[in-house]
Amino acid sequence: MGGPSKSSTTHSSPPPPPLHTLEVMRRAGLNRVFALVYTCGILALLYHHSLALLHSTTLLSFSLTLSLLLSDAVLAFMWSTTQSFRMRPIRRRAFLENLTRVVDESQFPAMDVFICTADPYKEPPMSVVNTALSVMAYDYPPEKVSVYVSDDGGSELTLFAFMEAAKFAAHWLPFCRMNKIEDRCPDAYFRSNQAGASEAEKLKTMYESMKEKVESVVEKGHVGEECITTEHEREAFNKWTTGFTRQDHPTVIQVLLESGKEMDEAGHEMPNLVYLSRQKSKTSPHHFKAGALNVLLRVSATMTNAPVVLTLDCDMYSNDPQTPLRALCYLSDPSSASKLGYVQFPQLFHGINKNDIYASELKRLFQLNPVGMDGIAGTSYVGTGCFFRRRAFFGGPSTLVSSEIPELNPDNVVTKSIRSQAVLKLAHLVASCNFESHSKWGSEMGFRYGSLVEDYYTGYRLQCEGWKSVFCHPDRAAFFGDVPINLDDVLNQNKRWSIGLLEVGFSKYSPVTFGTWCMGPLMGLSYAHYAFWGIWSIPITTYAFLPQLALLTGVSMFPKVSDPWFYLYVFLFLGAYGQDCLDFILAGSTVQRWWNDQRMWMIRGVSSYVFGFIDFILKSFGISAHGFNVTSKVVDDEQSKRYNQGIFEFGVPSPLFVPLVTTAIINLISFLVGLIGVIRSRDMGEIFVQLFLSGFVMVNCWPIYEAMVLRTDKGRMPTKTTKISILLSLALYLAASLIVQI
Ligand SMILES: O=c1ccn([C@@H]2O[C@H](COP(=O)(O)OP(=O)(O)O[C@H]3O[C@H](CO)[C@@H](O)[C@H](O)[C@H]3O)[C@@H](O)[C@H]2O)c(=O)[nH]1
Ligand SMILES: [Mn+2]
Repeated sequence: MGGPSKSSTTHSSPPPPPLHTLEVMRRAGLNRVFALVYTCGILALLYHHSLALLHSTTLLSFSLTLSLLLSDAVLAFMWSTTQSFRMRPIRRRAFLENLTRVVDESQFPAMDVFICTADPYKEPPMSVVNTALSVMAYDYPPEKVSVYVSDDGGSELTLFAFMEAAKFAAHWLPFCRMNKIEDRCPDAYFRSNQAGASEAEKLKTMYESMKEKVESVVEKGHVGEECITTEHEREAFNKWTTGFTRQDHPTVIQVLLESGKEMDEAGHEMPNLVYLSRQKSKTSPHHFKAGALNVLLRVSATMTNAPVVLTLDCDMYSNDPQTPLRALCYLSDPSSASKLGYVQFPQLFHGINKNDIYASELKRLFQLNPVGMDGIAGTSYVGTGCFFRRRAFFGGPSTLVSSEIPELNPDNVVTKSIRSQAVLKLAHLVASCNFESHSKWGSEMGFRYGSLVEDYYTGYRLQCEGWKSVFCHPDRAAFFGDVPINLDDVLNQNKRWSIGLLEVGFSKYSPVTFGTWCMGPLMGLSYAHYAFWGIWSIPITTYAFLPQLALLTGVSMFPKVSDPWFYLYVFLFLGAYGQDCLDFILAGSTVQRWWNDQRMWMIRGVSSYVFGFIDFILKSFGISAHGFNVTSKVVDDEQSKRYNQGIFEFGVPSPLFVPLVTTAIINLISFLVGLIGVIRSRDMGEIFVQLFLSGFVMVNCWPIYEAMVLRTDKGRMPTKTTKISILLSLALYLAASLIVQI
């Protein structure tokens, strides 16, 4: 703490300056009123459906009404879960300038940074290296920073890249410090800055030569003799014996930099840098990223055991060197610190195209909803860009869960060198496959197992234990990550998420029951909102097909324009869409981006969520198992060009595209048939809602029609997908006609 001030001997010392403040957004009041009005609308609709159900005379009208009732009930439920985000949105500010007046720099806690990578071909080692360098260069006492890289790909290519990075860091860190560089990710810096000064020029050459070396090794697929310069390096690569595979190999731990031993070019200390590839064996489950993170927690405990832990995905580089100080404004605030489990920064991305065609920004998930959860008890953990208190992984704020060996406990102090035999021996022990069997890791300790979205699940469980969290969204982005730039990747990623979320939603820890019980209804609803993403597939698919097939077979399903109930539909539609759009605009987005976001919601609804839901059910019956399919971060030049022009990328015959094309076909035809009907009979009243729905979906499907018939580039819709979808549409139409006739 700061030294005693000269004049404070007789007066009581002034209160410490604030480290952060928060203010409730003004829109909260309006949101609450609107929620009330909209709830009445929903209740009226459900009442209307129930009446219709009771009075239905035929099996057909009964089933149609039942489908609508079910769909609208799901929509209503999902809508109600989103209200928790709107009840008390807050805005926070952190005062970095006050930090050293409250905590002396010498008292700053040490930080262990975890970077996960899993596949050198989907996650280019150079990009992982950039992420690591960007955090090694933080404006934070370097001897207090330790960067641990977990390589689930078990790849010598990644290790090689990091050996090179360690050498480059000795030049990069002092360069950043002395020139007060803001972009501390070398790639981002050299991309956006015309190196003018000779020193920058020199570094650029150095960087380029490292990049070339690493990329050529990656291309060759192995580290050749010519790349190995020291005996020490050779020893490391010797671990890659013939039996060494990604799924089956011993632990590799390589200390690349040791603070206090290795110095940078200017003679300053450097952070610790450790490469780690945990033991893998085909016979023991490895729990994907959650497993990797738990090994990181343990290995780092044996080496540095820092009280603060930052988790990063391999593509999330730091964009602001002051970020750890910002996190400290919350973590070291004496008034709230004891219960604060983590400080989450938003996931923001670089390279998104102008109108964000795939809604990759995920504005709701990463920017809007967290502000709402933060106003209640804290935001969810999103897997990267999150500073944890290490203690949070060991039971609730007032109930410590101890580890099997005392060295792993959060209060253990490590005094030995991280290269010492004793430390390395223990590190190997805790990184082995068997260490976790029959232990509390993954259930009561560390990152939690049992869901493909380990981030969401872990944050949720920590909050259930009583930990609070903070959402920190500074003006200058703290981190930037990559977005998938083709639709198949986007949809697969969303499918993985929807499976993982359903795993939590239907577990004994379901947010609806367990969450509500632990954290109250609003937090329970917030977490339930994500958990049940997958069931959005029910209303979205229903509304994509049912009214259209009914229109094609001459069945009318909705109130006529002259019916007062029609206005309820108008209100509910415009109310939900209008509010959604307004939220976007208020958050600084554009109408085009919002439009694409709602389009992607529908696209996910008929593809990712449907497939995710089915996969989840199959898995529940033990029929299939699903893994963590890593999203590719490799950029194909042609694809990237089309992406930047805002053109949808199909190209591969993915099963996820079939429902999209089928939707596009059915809606186009039903719209045309409906239109012809209207022109003939000159009465639109009866089928207006159905016609409007077809037209609305059709407008949304425009990129799909283009990809099917107009385009000739490699990203067009594969003919195979189109053919299958035509057959499927035909089958649906025939089935609908048959049903109408009985
Ligand atoms: O077995 C595995 C699988 C993945 N990863 C790492 O996990 C991270 C995230 O993987 P990615 O394919 O990029 O997934 P995304 O869908 O883009 O990630 C989001 O969703 C994940 C949960 O599904 C979270 O873990 C991420 O933090 C979150 O950004 C990457 O650094 C991977 O290297 C591992 O370490 N081991
Ligand atoms: Mn990712």
